[in-house]
Amino acid sequence: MKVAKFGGSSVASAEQIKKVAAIVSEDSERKIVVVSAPGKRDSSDTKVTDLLIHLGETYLSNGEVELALQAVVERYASIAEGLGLGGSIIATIEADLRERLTFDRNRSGSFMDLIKASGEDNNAKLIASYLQSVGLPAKYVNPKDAGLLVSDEPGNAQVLPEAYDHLKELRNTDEIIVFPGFFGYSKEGTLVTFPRGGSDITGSILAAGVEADLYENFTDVDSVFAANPNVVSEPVKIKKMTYREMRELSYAGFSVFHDEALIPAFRKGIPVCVKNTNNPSSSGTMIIAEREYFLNPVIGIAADEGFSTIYVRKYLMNREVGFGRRLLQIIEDEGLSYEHIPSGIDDTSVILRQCQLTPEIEERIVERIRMELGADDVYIEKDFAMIMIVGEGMHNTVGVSARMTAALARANVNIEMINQGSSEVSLVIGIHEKDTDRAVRELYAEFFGAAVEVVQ
Ligand SMILES: Nc1ncnc2c1ncn2[C@@H]1O[C@H](COP(=O)(O)OP(=O)(O)O)[C@@H](O)[C@H]1O
Ligand SMILES: N[C@@H](CC(=O)OP(=O)(O)O)C(=O)O
Repeated sequence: MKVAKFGGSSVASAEQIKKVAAIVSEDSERKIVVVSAPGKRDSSDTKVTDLLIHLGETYLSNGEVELALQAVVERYASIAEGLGLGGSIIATIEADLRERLTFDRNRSGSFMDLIKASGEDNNAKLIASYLQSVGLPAKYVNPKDAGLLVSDEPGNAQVLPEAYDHLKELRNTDEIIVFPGFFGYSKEGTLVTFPRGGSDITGSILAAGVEADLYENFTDVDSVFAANPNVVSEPVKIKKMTYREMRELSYAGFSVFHDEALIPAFRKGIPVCVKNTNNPSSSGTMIIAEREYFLNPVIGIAADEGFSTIYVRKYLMNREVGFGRRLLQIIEDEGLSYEHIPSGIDDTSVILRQCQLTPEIEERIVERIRMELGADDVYIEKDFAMIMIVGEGMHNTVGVSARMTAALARANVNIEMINQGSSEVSLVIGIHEKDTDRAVRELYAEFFGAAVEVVQ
């Protein structure tokens, strides 16, 4: 049995959904189909999830719904028309949206989740109807009925262990199950969504639950590439990579697959294949436990922006037992998660994602570090990028960092931080955001050959 997940770009229009039907019908092992909400039809388009966020936020701020609601309904109407489905399905979708809008607005997190999740939920119903209309034995299955239990953290759900036992039942299906991605239900019955891009997570959880032979993740590129194709033109295709290589690269910026989506499949040893809905005969990228060794120690180079550094200096910090713990306690008290803590003798820095900080939080942190830890100097710097170089072969290859620093020197990029050795398969460098693309291209050229800039 295979679980096939189709991302937003694969279900963005009637034309795309017809390709999905063809892919599903050509392999009888594709018994569970996980779908996202309609994504972008071209680069200037808006994803239905973003239309829904706009709808929910407008309603919360001023009670207005009509314009934003019609924008969502029109997207589904054009899809239904292109698929030759009757108008009643659109009336049902509109009624569903209006009913969701009657939910308690005071619980704004749960309210927003309910609105956002309608994108996947209504699309799954629509796609199930279409598959039936072309003669495929398909049925929509709701995550609540299937027992996809998650933690009650709006917008940030995590699967609960007992969900897997419930989902196992889906194995016993004669029909093709069409399952909406992106959300589950808490034990109390509240709908909760995963983080953005979370339909990949649903697919992986289902694949683990039914112990699938393969989890296929259909998207709009032929494979995972060694670098972001929006930065490096025609980067090399990765044919095979390990779970931990993909986990690191997706965490560090390869948006093609959600970083949290690897763990369920990895724990059950289910291979993951990233494939292209627009070119399904291309073999794609296989993500597996182990791969054969290649001459190149590096498999991919990822970059992500939006990091801040809290820099702390105190004379004789090295002799002060508990300094690090007390510093991290202040960060924890503010509910912040951090990424790296490079340290010197009298200095340390905490690197974290900038989106977590507000001017008030920054002021409190700086003040507490100064007062409670007696620091001589504390300040926050912004707009850093983290570049990650990843490869299973790196830890026993001499000279990878030397090649990396030489490449960055050639590109005239200043290195603010290096973190090597924490992970066996990766090396992280912090640089200024303004240098990100130039650094990625020069590193790509160093490890994979000439890099050509993408002209937007
Ligand atoms: N290293 C990479 N390899 C492949 N695609 C990448 C990489 N880094 C970023 N991407 C981007 O990820 C996109 C696919 O992810 P996404 O838009 O989330 O797809 P979907 O609509 O299928 O969920 C590609 O179109 C590509 O622009
Ligand atoms: N539709 C949701 C969930 C998702 O996974 O979408 P996509 O498959 O388009 O990345 C989002 O946009 O976040």
